[in-house]
Amino acid sequence: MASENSDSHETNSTLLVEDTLTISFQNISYNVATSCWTNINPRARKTRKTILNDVSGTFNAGELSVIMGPSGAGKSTLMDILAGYTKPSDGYIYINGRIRNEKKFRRRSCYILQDDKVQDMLTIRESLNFAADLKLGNHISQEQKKQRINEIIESLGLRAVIDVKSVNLSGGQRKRLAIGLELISDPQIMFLDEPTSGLDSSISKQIVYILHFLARQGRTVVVTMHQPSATLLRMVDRLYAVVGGQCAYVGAETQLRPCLEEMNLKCPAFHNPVDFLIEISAENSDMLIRESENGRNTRWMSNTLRDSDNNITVEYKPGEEVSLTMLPAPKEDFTRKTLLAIKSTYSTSFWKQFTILTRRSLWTIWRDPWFALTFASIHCGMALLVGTLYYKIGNDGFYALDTVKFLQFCLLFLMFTSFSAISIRFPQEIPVIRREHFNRWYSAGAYYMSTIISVVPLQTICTLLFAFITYFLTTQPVDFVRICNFCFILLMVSYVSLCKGLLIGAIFNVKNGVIMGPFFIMPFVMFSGNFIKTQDVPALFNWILQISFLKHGFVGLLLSVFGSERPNLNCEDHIYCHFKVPKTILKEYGALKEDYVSLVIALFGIGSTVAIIAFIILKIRLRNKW
Ligand SMILES: Nc1ncnc2c1ncn2[C@@H]1O[C@H](COP(=O)(O)OP(=O)(O)OP(=O)(O)O)[C@@H](O)[C@H]1O
Repeated sequence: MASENSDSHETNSTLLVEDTLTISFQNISYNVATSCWTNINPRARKTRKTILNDVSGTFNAGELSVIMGPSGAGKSTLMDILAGYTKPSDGYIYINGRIRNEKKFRRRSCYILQDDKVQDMLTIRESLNFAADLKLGNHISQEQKKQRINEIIESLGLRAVIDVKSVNLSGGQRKRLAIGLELISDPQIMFLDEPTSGLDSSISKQIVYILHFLARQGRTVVVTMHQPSATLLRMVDRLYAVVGGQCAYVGAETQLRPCLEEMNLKCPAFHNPVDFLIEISAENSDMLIRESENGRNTRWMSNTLRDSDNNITVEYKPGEEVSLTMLPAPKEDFTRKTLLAIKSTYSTSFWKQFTILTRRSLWTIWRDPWFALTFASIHCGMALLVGTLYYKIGNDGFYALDTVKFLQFCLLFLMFTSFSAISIRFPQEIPVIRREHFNRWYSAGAYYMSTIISVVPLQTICTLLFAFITYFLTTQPVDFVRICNFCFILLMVSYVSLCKGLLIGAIFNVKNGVIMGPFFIMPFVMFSGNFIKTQDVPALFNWILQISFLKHGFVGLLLSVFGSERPNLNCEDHIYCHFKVPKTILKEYGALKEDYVSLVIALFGIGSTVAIIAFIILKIRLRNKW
């Protein structure tokens, strides 16, 4: 492991070391395939792109360390590797001198990604309550949870906006909330990717001051910043400059100027040496990397930085509302002690996670009733329109083919509404879920199940509303079993479409999902049994018929309405009535030999398979930044 000259610096600190974690990394490299071909072809493997090249370094407990560098230098990649989000291609990571145990490390660390997405529809109070339930479980009493939440609210200055929905918070307040949510379980190491991006200078100062304070309480705080201003740098203990995937400087900000001067790189007076470093780094990268020994050189660390802490507190008053002293030091904090004793990956059981997440999803729907009301209104409005257009045709043999068209329309309508709604909403949640899941709030399975369960009630109510209105307006047979069969098939088709929507949402972002979604659906529309009759489908495409949930749904509806020995249809007013006998319709669409129960089983099988595939893809996606 890389030795560190700053040991004395650590021991000088007022912190208790036994509770603290120092992270070191040695000879970290990371390269990626530039295309699928690079992965497959052994010769092409040599042409993989190197993003990080043999970097080393140490980030100490009690310090605020900043990974900085020009855009595309590899800061986020290094952060991902340190946080455990990405595995390096080569190299080692140590915690307090021992090889990192991923599982333990993840319980003690948190990673706040750049797009600090939070649950938009929840207020700060609700977000913190749900976070406390998930992260602290039953290990901590309700009283202690309340106390913890209060400490966080007061210390981060969120009291005035406690009942404001997150969607209405300012950038700085959202950042503070994102930090507060992770502080609930008091992590020993905090990683933040670009915590000041998009914030003005005074809010950036406030955020960096908070991070500086959290570090001084004994945490290891590592952040990436593109090009920190001179004001922010005064609060930073360690700079780690990355240029072209290698380390160009590691040390204190105050030592950067002398370090550059030693290499005859003269930073003009009154010029921020960090800006200067970035400006000259491209032409002088070899010399800088040699001097920093690619991160191993600790000569430029300063032992005097902490003396200036009092000045920082005086200089950077972070605003009236923030009162960080309300946050107890980790060594006095019951939360950390309790959580450190837990050996399992999550603080709560799968079932508990599932119930909390379902409660949260339902609560979110309740807080934003606009979507539910619109969804229900569309179903009712469309049902009235369809019912009016096909009014009272159900028992008329002359209109039997129109009844078939009506059945087909019901399927297509319910398929598109359930598919589109979830395929657009689901990918929007993924950034929040990625952060929460990565930070060990809950398992992907608990989230996935809760998502399905929480959308099912609205889907069921809307589908049933649509089914009843259309069924009775079109005067289909008033027979309890037929009505149940009709509704059940529509429900099954809407659930399968929901699973397909989840699959598309798991694979694509919203934009691509909207473009690609129809391509996944249209083949099934073509093979739904009406556009091309089942018996006319070439043998080559029979497999599509087998997996076409719309075809199974269509035949199921035909059987519900025309099957089970239904008496002849009314044909009194017409001279020729081809479909007077309902079996003629079933024969026409190849449904005569079909069995309702087998169709339901097929729909169930298709739905479950799609749901499982969607889950697997979601799990992969949560582990990758895609
Ligand atoms: N999976 C990947 N495939 C190909 N190139 C990648 C991949 N991941 C990262 N890169 C490239 O590696 C380089 C470093 O990326 P990284 O996101 O770490 O940079 P950064 O310093 O954080 O940049 P910024 O400040 O703009 O966010 C970039 O050029 C990026 O395009």
